[in-house]
Amino acid sequence: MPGANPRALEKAKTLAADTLILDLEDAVAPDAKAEARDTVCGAVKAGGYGKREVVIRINGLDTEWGMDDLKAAVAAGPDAILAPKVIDGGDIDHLDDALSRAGAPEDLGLWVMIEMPKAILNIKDIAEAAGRTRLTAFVMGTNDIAKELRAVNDPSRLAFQTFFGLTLAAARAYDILAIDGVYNDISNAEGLENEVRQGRLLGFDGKTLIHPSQISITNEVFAPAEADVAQAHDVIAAFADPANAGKGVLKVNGKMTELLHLEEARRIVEVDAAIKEMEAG
Ligand SMILES: CC(C)(COP(=O)(O)OP(=O)(O)OC[C@H]1O[C@@H](n2cnc3c(N)ncnc32)[C@H](O)[C@@H]1OP(=O)(O)O)[C@@H](O)C(=O)NCCC(=O)NCCSC(=O)C[C@H](O)C(=O)O
Ligand SMILES: [Mg+2]
Repeated sequence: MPGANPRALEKAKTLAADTLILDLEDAVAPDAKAEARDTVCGAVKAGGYGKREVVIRINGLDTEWGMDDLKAAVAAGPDAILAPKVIDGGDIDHLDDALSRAGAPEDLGLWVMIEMPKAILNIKDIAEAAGRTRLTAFVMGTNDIAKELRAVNDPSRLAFQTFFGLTLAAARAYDILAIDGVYNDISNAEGLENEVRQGRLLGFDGKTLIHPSQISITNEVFAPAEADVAQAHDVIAAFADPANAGKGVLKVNGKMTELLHLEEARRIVEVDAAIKEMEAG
């Protein structure tokens, strides 16, 4: 949400979103940057966002606002900083060093937007930085990707498939979260649902949103279905059964189930538990 909109920052305290990204970059006009920084950092310091993760998107460090944003954001104490338009692993090191110099704790997350052509050409180099820095998440910047590629952001999102595929592969290879881009057509609920489902199908961990009306369908699509949670519990129980000790493959509720499915089952149960904890407040 735009950092220059105090009404939205207040409303965020009531929204069923896992994470709130308070934006100082593209949603804020140049003349409003300094005021938005004060508003966002004041809101983060004041708190009241409950269990929602709070992330501040700063301007790039190559802009006149970036370093002041970073220092003020670190002092405000969010869960993560989101940096736009990174292009290589050196950018991640530079951001991480700047965070350390600003006194950021080791557990402050560093999220980055994947939205520049050079970023996708260097995605392995960027992802490898996760092993030595605070880097924990990729966010797809589909508006910037469309602009940079001179592509059309149509419902198929064909133009973004190279960005999506390579980013997801890098995210999985280096244990980084990957979050889908935003859907701009706020009044088109059907278009949104199709796009949310496409992102889920591709393997994204979630989707970035721009309006409260987009939250409930996104939560519904990304939450594991009840049947999948029940199957996951059965898979875990089947592998824990002493009668199956030493077995690598089982039949659970009629389905061939290997150790790789046990790993996935554990992830589904963890995600389900996290959602229930969030819902319980
Ligand atoms: C697009 C908007 C400007 C529309 O705002 P508005 O006209 O106020 O919408 P509504 O009247 O329908 O709003 C209804 C109520 O909901 C609140 N609201 C609206 N949007 C948000 C929000 N994002 N977060 C929290 N609350 C919100 C309104 O205040 C109304 O509340 P109430 O008064 O109680 O009824 C606006 O939705 C907006 O600014 N959206 C976010 C834009 C944004 O953050 N853009 C930057 C991220 S996108 C991007 O840059 C991605 C990437 O980099 C890329 O390259 O793709
Ligand atoms: Mg962008």
